[in-house]
This record gives sequence, structure tokens and C-alpha cells, in this order.
Amino acid sequence: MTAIPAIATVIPAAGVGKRMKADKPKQYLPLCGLTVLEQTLHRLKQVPALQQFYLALSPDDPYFPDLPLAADRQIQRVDGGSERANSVLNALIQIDAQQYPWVLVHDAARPVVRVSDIELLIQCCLQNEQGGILATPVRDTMKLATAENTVKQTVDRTTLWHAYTPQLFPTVLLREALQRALAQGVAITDEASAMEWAGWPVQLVQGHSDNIKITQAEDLALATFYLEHSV
Ligand SMILES: Nc1ccn([C@@H]2O[C@H](COP(=O)(O)OP(=O)(O)OP(=O)(O)O)[C@@H](O)[C@H]2O)c(=O)n1
Ligand SMILES: C[C@](O)(CO)[C@H](O)COP(=O)(O)O
Repeated sequence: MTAIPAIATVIPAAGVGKRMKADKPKQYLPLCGLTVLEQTLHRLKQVPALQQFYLALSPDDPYFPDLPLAADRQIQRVDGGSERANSVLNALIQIDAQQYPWVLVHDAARPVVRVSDIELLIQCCLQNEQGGILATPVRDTMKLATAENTVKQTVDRTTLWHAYTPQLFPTVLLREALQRALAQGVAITDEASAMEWAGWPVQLVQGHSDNIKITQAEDLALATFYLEHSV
């Protein structure tokens, strides 16, 4: 077993949840007696290596101060940005990379992540000294579409994976990669895409597909099922 150092955690939670079409951002919707954000923090806090949490919130977020989490001294609030990548970068800038050489980034909107999968990701990355992400191989037959939405061809699925969070990288490398990629206008949908763009290897660590992202209304019912059946 590799010795695990303290790891900083960034939680992007500054989105508005357009696709959810609710009366508040999805991270504040109720899920099994807590908010989505609280469920996510509850999972992350069960991992002993995760010690300091940088929570990126909209600067005018009116909901967070009412949660008990607001009094949690392990949580540092930072201002979110216009896109997810800007929110993550704002948090990375606050982290002392000497104290926390590795940083784990996890969406507030993924409340069902398994503690054992987070621990597996940490173990694989530290053991191989290489950043990585939780992911699962695609299961269905995959099609490449034409502009007219007809099938151009069937794609080899053996090399295709779904990318999830958490994603774990050396703090300095991720900060530099994100800064440079954003400055050059590269489209960055997750941390791995910045690291790939900068030329760093990214491991795929197989997790579980119940690590869903709450995106649309029906996802809440599925997350409720998974939480109630305590995966
Ligand atoms: N400017 C942004 C946009 C998103 N996020 C966060 O990034 C995670 C994943 O983003 P997504 O699911 O796209 O959330 P939203 O942007 O809120 O959703 P939508 O695209 O439907 O508006 C969420 O925890 C969200 O709060 C963020 O911190 N800052
Ligand atoms: C980071 C992410 O959750 C990985 O699956 C995802 O990229 C978030 O953004 P999306 O636009 O909802 O895919």
C-alpha cells in the first residue's frame, strides 16, 4: 500500500442548473433528507485523505449560508467563474501546493460516488505517480453520426470510456494546464481535458456507473434509488 498524503479537494458548485429547470440550482435540491451538495460532501468526508475542501460557489449564492456546512472549518468558500473550468481554476489558485501536492476535483452534482471508488482512484494515482479519473467503459454499441443524424459508421467501443469525477492530479501541473488552456480558448469540459491538451498522461480508473451526474429531473429519482440502496 502506498502512503497517502493529505489531498486538497475542489468542489465546483457554481453552476445554475439550466438543464434541471428547477427554481434553484440543482446542488440545493433535496435528496434523501439533505441537499445534493450535502450528500456529495458527506461522501467525500468519509475519505480520510481528503482534508481541506475548496467549494466554488456563485458569488451571490443565497443558499449556502443557510446550510450547516457553512460553519464547517474544513470548507473554504471561493468564487465560481463563468464556466466550470473557471470555477475550478479559481479554487486551484487558493491551494498551497507544497501543503497539498495533489488535488482531487469532484462535481457537487455527483452525490452518489462510492467512497471505495474514490479510494481506488487515490491509490492508483499515487502508486503510479500519475493523474487519473474515474471512468467506465461504454456498454452500448456506438454510432458515429452524419450531420443529418443518420449513421455514418459503427465505432469500435473497446477504447471508449465515460469520464466521471473525481479526477486527481498534481496541483501545480493541473493549475498550469488549466491556466494555459483557458488563456488559449481551448474547450475544457473536465480537468483531464486540460491535462491531455498539455501533453500529460491521464489514467482511466474503472469506477461504477452509478456515479451519475444530476443533470435533469429524472436523475434525482435514480440518485434517490442508489442512495436508499446504499451503494
Ligand atoms: N460556471 C460553473 C458551471 C458549473 N459548475 C459546476 O460544475 C459541475 C458540473 O456542471 P453541470 O452539471 O454542467 O452543472 P450546471 O452548469 O449547473 O448545469 P447546466 O449545464 O444544466 O446549467 C456542477 O457541480 C456545477 O455546479 C461550476 O462550478 N461553475
Ligand atoms: C466533469 C464532468 O462531470 C465529467 O463527466 C462533465 O464533463 C461535466 O460537464 P457536462 O457538460 O455536463 O458534461
